[in-house]
Amino acid sequence: MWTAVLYQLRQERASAWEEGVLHAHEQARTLAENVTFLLRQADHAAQLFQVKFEETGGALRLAEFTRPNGALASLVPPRLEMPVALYGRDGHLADSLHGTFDGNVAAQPFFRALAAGAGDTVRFDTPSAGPAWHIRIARRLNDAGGRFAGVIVLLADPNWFIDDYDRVQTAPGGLVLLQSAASGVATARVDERLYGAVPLRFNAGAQVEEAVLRTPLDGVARLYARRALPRYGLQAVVGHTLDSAMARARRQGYLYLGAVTAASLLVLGFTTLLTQQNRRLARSMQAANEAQRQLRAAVDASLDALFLLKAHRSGGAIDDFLLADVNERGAAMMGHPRAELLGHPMGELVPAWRSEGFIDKYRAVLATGQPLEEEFETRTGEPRWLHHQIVAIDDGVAVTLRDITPVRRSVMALRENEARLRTIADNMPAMIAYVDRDEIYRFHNRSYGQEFARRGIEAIGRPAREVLGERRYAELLPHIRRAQAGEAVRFEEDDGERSFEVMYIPQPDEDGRRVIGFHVVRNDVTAQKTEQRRLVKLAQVDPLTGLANRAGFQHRLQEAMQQCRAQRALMALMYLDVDRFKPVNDTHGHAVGDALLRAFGGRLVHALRAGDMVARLGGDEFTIVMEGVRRPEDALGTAAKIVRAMQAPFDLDGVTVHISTSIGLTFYRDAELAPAQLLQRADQLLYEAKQAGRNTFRADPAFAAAPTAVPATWDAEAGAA
Ligand SMILES: Nc1nc2c(ncn2[C@@H]2O[C@H](COP(=O)(O)OP(=O)(O)OP(=O)(O)O)[C@@H](O)[C@H]2O)c(=O)[nH]1
Repeated sequence: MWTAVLYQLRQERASAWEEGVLHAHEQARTLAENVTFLLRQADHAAQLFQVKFEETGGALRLAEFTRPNGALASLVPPRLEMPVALYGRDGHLADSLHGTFDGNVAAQPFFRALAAGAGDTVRFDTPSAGPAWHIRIARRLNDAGGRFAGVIVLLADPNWFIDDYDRVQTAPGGLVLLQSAASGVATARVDERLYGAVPLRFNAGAQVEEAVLRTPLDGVARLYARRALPRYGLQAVVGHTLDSAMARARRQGYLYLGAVTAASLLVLGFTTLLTQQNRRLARSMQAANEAQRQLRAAVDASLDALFLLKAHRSGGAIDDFLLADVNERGAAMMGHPRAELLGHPMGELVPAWRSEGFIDKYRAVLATGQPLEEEFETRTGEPRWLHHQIVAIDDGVAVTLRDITPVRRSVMALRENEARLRTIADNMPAMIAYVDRDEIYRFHNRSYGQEFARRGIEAIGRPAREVLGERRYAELLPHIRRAQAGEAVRFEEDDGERSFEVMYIPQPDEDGRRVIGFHVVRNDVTAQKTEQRRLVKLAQVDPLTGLANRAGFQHRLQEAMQQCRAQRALMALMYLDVDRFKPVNDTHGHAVGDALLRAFGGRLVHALRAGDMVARLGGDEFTIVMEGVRRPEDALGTAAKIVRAMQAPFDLDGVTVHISTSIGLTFYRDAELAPAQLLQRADQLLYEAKQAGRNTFRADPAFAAAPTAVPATWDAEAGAA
């Protein structure tokens, strides 16, 4: 295609060149014709002058010749104002018009030649005068006798042909030139620019009539055509720029090149597309082959035995299946190399296959199109469990077999394990349950089941929130959250009737990273709690008097002090001792002493309010805790009352005993003080009461000093009350 186009382009260029040459020639000819025409006209005018001159015997003058509508005006356009001169036979200028002429031309060759009259009556030449040059027409004049009488000279300006004359049309940049063949001086025009009288080495050779030259005038390459005017010693030259001459060829070239480029691009695009398609095709074929190879490798490496069976018919009914393909595992299962198995009927390869009903299953799958999946245990050899899957394909079936014996065994083991654990859990007295990560009850043992049944609840599969109820769930939620965060939680529950010790044991996943639920172990500890309470109580009671013992007292004192601090209330603590108890023991025996202690305690209880607490610390020492004391005076009054109460004789099974008591009384509101320190303070005051002679009490002056109706010290014996 490109060769054809390049050839065509060459042809176009050659033809454009030819056209350019022809065109230039035509124009050079036109220019030459124009020049010839005018010069011939001028010469005719000179001839007319010659004739008239000779007829009038030399009387005709130039004024007559050049007048308007005269001979000259009829042949040469008057606007040219053609210079004309008349020379006498001696060569002197006789007359002239429109120009400057030499005064004497007697010595000039043209004159001498004409004067000599060697046949020539007219001479054309191209003399230069200063910066200009002319085309000179000179004609011999004779007198009536035929003798030389002078010369008429007409001058033509080359500019007329080049500048004014517009019939030679050239394309822009074209050059029109008229040159003197003798001197080489020329007048030329390129567009509007005029070159007058330029010496020019234009001719490449006389024979060259067309040429491409850069040299003339402006260095522009042109295609020149030359026309010689030998009669006038001139040559007419026209040149077209190569650009304009070859413009059509160039345009055509662009057109061809554009078309062929577009076509080439189209072909290139199409070829690229085809190549890409080919590559893609090759790639996808490669991928398909690779995929097929991988699929085969995967099938062979599969843990499943894979069989492709094709139905074999006899009389229209399927009587067997032929083994169309089998993977490595399948071949191994059948105990033969794959190549030996292919194409054989299954009935031949596995005799038991027909009797054990496989053929019927395959027929059914093929007939219905419904796949079949089952697990079965082999009946021959070592028992194995197989997962069996049959799918219909074309006119046959695809069968997969997988040995699931290990899975089956572990499932069985798991089930047995689970059953064992359930038996254990069901026979435990504790309630046991399992709650998963979504707080759904997944398991409970029998004991917990009975508890749920008692409350009419079905727990399995239901959320803890629903099973427990909103209120209970809200109470237990903190424990649930801690268990879910992986913490083993232990707490006690008491429903008013019964007490439980509850444990939440988190269950981590196999990796031990996440908690997937928690176990609940709930033990009924009601009996233990009751016993515990009984023992605590026992431990805090004085067996002799039935009052609280030291432990009971300390417990109560601590509670009471906390209460006061919290409520900024006032409490009183009394430390009492039986005065001269030892003599009672000594005199009446220990039993009477014990009876006295019991009676003493009885009188104390009697003297106090129901909320007050009496304790026996040991021996004959007693304490009293009075809470909610409104004013210190109330406690002082009570102390005095006790002192008085003990002054009355005790009748102890017929034995009358007189004793008295001494009391140390202190108060507490919110000071930073330990219970032992407060007791010690009361003991100190008791000591002071003993020192004061017994049968009295001593109160803490910080409180007893307050203005009160009761004195800070009280001496019952002195009757100060
Ligand atoms: N019967 C009886 N006597 C006890 C018991 N515990 C301690 N005692 C006696 O109580 C007496 C305590 O006497 P003290 O308080 O030291 O002496 P006191 O005779 O009361 O003298 P003052 O307290 O100073 O008036 C001792 O003789 C103890 O043996 C008890 O449980 N039963």
